[in-house]
Amino acid sequence: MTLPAVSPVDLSGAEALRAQLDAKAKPLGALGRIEDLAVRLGLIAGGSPPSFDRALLLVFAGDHGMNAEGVSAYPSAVTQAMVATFLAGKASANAFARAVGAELRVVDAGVDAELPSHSVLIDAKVRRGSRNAAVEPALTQAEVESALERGAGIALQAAEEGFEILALGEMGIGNTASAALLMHRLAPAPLAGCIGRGAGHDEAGLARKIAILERAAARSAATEPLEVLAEFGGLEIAMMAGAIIGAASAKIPVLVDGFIVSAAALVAIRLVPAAKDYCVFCHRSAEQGHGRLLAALEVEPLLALDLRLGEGTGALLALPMVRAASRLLSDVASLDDVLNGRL
Ligand SMILES: O=C(O)c1ccc[n+]([C@@H]2O[C@H](COP(=O)([O-])O)[C@@H](O)[C@H]2O)c1
Ligand SMILES: Cc1cc2nc[nH]c2cc1C
Repeated sequence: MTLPAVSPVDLSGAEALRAQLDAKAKPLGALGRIEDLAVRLGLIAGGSPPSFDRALLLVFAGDHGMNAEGVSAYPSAVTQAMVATFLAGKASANAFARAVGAELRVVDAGVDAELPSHSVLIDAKVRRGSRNAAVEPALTQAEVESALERGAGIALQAAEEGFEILALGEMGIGNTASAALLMHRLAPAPLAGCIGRGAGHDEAGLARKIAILERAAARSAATEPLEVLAEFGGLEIAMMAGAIIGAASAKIPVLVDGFIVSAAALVAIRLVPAAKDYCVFCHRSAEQGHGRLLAALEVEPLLALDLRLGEGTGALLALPMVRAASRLLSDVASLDDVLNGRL
């Protein structure tokens, strides 16, 4: 497998960026964590960050064999139906993308259907859905590598097209189950603390999901990222991990959405630790386990709005904050100029 090389961000510029912010026409530190975000964006850019006017949301879609066990409250068919909805421009992600000025593309990483070609659909299908991880490995090693490589390629292509920032989202009924297993092995964390209600389990559904995931976890003792991905899937998660590595290698920031994208970021970071420098963790979702996952990654999300949709909606909501943080560096006068009439 060939994944692009990632350079860690050069932290030596942090002091100069912090000094720039401190000199702005505002009380010292008054923009709180937006100032930290501005420093991070400056470090990623290696100087003045761009405006981030050109933003792309990639929604990675895939199906999960574990759905045969009843791991989700919703049927697998919803994945394909929601892909059609994205293509029709009528999902929440489309509405939010329009609201914040981002382009949206859908990546077919492994939907269990033949999808018609469409101008915003990227066909990167590795196979029609993962296998049932409760009874067998979800993916082969070759499928994992192919998903990672394709994800990296898609991010590199976006950077080449001139996108200044990538937001990642996903659509995959059953993918909180895969994400929970990945977190369990790679955070690592006790399995029970990684499992939540996903798209909407009641108590009985949650109990069933826990029993299924205990069975899946008992099948394998894997702790190495590529093996864990093969055991527990899924294709959209593996491809997002590749996309994070691709964006990091192109030195563009990645807006990480909810629980599932964070699990993909965890995989990417375990494979390529420097990839973490390029990730902006946008929100803490309502999925139980997400808070613990973010804590394991030692990151603080920008928002906590009790979202639990996925699709990249939380990442899109953070995009204006990223743009504002960048404008803070480029557009705001110094206090010295303000006090000396140099506007
Ligand atoms: O982003 C999140 O934190 C999040 C939390 C819960 C559910 N989701 C979405 O719901 C689907 C997965 O839920 P489930 O129960 O089918 O595993 C998938 O399409 C995700 O986009 C997303
Ligand atoms: C309708 C629906 C839309 C979604 N979008 C992301 N995950 C989803 C899950 C369901 C069930």
